[in-house]
Amino acid sequence: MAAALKSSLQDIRSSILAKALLPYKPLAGFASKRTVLFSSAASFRSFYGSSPCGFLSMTAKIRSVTPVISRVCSRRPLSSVPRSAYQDPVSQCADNDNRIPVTVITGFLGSGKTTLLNYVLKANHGKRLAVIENEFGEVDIDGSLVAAQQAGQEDIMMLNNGCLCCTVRGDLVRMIIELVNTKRDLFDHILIETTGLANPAPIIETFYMEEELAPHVRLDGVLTLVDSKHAPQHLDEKKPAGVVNEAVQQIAYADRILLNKIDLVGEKDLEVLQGRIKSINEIARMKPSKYGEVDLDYVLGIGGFDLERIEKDIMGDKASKDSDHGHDHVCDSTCNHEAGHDHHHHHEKHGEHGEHGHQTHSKHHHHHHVHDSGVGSVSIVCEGTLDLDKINMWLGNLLSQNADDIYRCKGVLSVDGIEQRYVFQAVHALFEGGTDRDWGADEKRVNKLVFIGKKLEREALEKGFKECLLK
Ligand SMILES: Nc1nc2c(ncn2[C@@H]2O[C@H](COP(=O)(O)OP(=O)(O)OP(=O)(O)O)[C@@H](O)[C@H]2O)c(=O)[nH]1
Repeated sequence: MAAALKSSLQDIRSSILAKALLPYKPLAGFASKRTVLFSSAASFRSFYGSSPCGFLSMTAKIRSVTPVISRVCSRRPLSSVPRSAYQDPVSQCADNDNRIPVTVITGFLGSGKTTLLNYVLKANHGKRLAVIENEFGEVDIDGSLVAAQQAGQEDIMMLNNGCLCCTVRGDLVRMIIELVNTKRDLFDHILIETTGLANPAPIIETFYMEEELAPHVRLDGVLTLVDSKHAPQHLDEKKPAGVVNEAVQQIAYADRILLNKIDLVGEKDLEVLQGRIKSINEIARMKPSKYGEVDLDYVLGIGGFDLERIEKDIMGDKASKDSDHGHDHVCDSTCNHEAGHDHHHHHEKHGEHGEHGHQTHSKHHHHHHVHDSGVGSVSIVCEGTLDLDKINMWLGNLLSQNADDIYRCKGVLSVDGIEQRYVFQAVHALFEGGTDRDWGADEKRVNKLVFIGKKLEREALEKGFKECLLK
């Protein structure tokens, strides 16, 4: 009886995997046709069957815990079928995604968002930009401060009847749709400046959840400005229970961080701040600036939600250049929780502040812990091959049961039966993954995962992950 049940479960599971042969696509396209959308638990079941698979049980939980996300549940189990085997015609478009990229510029009050925006708008980058400014209150002060408005080159629209992350999401959607419908030919990138107190999470989710937006725009990334002088006091600020610390949230959700106002601090303080930021968000790149002056590539074309850039995100630029990245510091049988550990040593003496997060000084290693805000990063770097069912179940359960606490998660996995690297990312419980390039013949199969969020228990994560490895 038990054997029969096991075999029928096995069949169901195979069919679940067989139905999940979807290639990956940009996360911003969650609501596009390339994504599996479930408007109800029933439709989810009819797609995946009624197996006790982790991803199935996850849905029910998420639906009740996070109703916003439950409207569009987009996640799929790891698939053992290569990307090329998938025949959906919609996927043909994926590589030529011509939807308009949207960059969200956030940062605490006074960190220099408008200054950066002015710098970008005046710069000679050949891009035509539309700007959406979100300002509290009736008067659009920032709008009038943005230089290019007079120049008339860019479209600047104001959202000033509330905060984007709280009350005006609907307005944002309408504004973007209006921009697209009336001026599509006049711009090729949208910049959104949030208020200084915005929590980026709901803004990010807007781009996944609003089906109206998906055909037209894709989220390019979140750039967070940090006021190097005042950030420590904002990060340390104690909030009442249940109230988020916006400064911490803005860093946690960032794909890129601009350490602005470095003219106001000494190098030592800046190093400490870098370590602090790194402990919150280990993946985001960091760059110093004065008055928002930074390479435009750093602001436009972030690709923070692009699966093809995951390795770069979690291992650094150097990783993508070094094809044989699996060198010395990767553990053979144990997990190393400090991703990029090796990179710290490479840059131990550099005097720059580091273009990439991994380029912090080695003395910052001990900063890799969760601060009072409870928000931090945990990385796992571990060589080995994962059992498909086990990793599927573990990751599915982990993301569902901690949907509120895991803000972002990215990884590159080596999975038994999959010749390619499996790359994935998640924003809370919205999961997306697919096969990437083949593993090299001599390449060490090193799994790398980074979690950013609250209440992350490093030991439990490592233990759970290691239990998924083939013995
Ligand atoms: N010293 C110094 N001042 C700067 C720098 N960047 C911006 N500022 C100044 O800081 C102040 C605030 O800059 P804004 O660009 O308005 O900051 P913001 O993030 O848009 O501010 P809010 O809209 O209030 O959230 C302005 O007076 C800027 O001139 C910098 O790198 N160094």
